Amino acid sequence: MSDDQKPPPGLDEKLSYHTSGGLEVEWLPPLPIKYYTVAHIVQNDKILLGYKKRGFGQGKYNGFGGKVEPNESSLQAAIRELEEEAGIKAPLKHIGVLLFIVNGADKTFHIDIYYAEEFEGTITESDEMKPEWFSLSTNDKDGLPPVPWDKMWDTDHCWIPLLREGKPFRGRADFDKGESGVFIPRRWWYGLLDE
Ligand SMILES: Nc1ncnc2c1[nH]c(=O)n2[C@H]1C[C@H](O)[C@@H](COP(=O)(O)OP(=O)(O)OP(=O)(O)O)O1
Repeated sequence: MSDDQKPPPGLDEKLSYHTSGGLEVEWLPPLPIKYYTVAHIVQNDKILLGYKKRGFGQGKYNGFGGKVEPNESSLQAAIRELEEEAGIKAPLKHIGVLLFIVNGADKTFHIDIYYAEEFEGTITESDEMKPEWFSLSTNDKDGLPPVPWDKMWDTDHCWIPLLREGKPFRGRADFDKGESGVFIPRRWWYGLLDE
């Protein structure tokens, strides 16, 4: 197996290489893990994302999620955050894990990634997120805008398409923080979970 195909530190499951980048730099050293969630509604060729209005990742489009509180499971947190941030309930399925580290930060984000094809309730803007539908297709027939990759976390394009295909995955993405506060991808690796 070549170096780029070897899973990074922190990913211990049996994985088949999917994609990677930034091989010329080392992985960042390990940091204490904090647990987060992010949830997406994916229906045929469209995906519901939220424009983050405040807090970490402000100004980016992302799935709906946040910290897992001490009294809850990851799935309970994902369901709660989806309802708090988008006003809907959904039968979320776990599909991925992303280890996310920012150079100079004090923690590794362990992000459980969920998706659902159905939801109940009315999609509602919250004080944290403005929900919007985007097309995952290159040949959109519903008049939706394409997924705004340039306004998302930089390596999200590596795994968002796997949600539509229902392919379980694991990944790691290390970022540097530039002078103006922008997050610059440093090294990343994604693999498909062997089933
Ligand atoms: N790289 C990447 N891709 C996709 N999603 C994310 C990342 N990095 C991330 O941090 N995230 C996600 C994971 C979480 O859903 C949010 C960050 O959580 P945050 O909004 O800070 O947590 P809350 O619990 O909602 O925070 P407050 O309510 O305290 O503001 O981004």
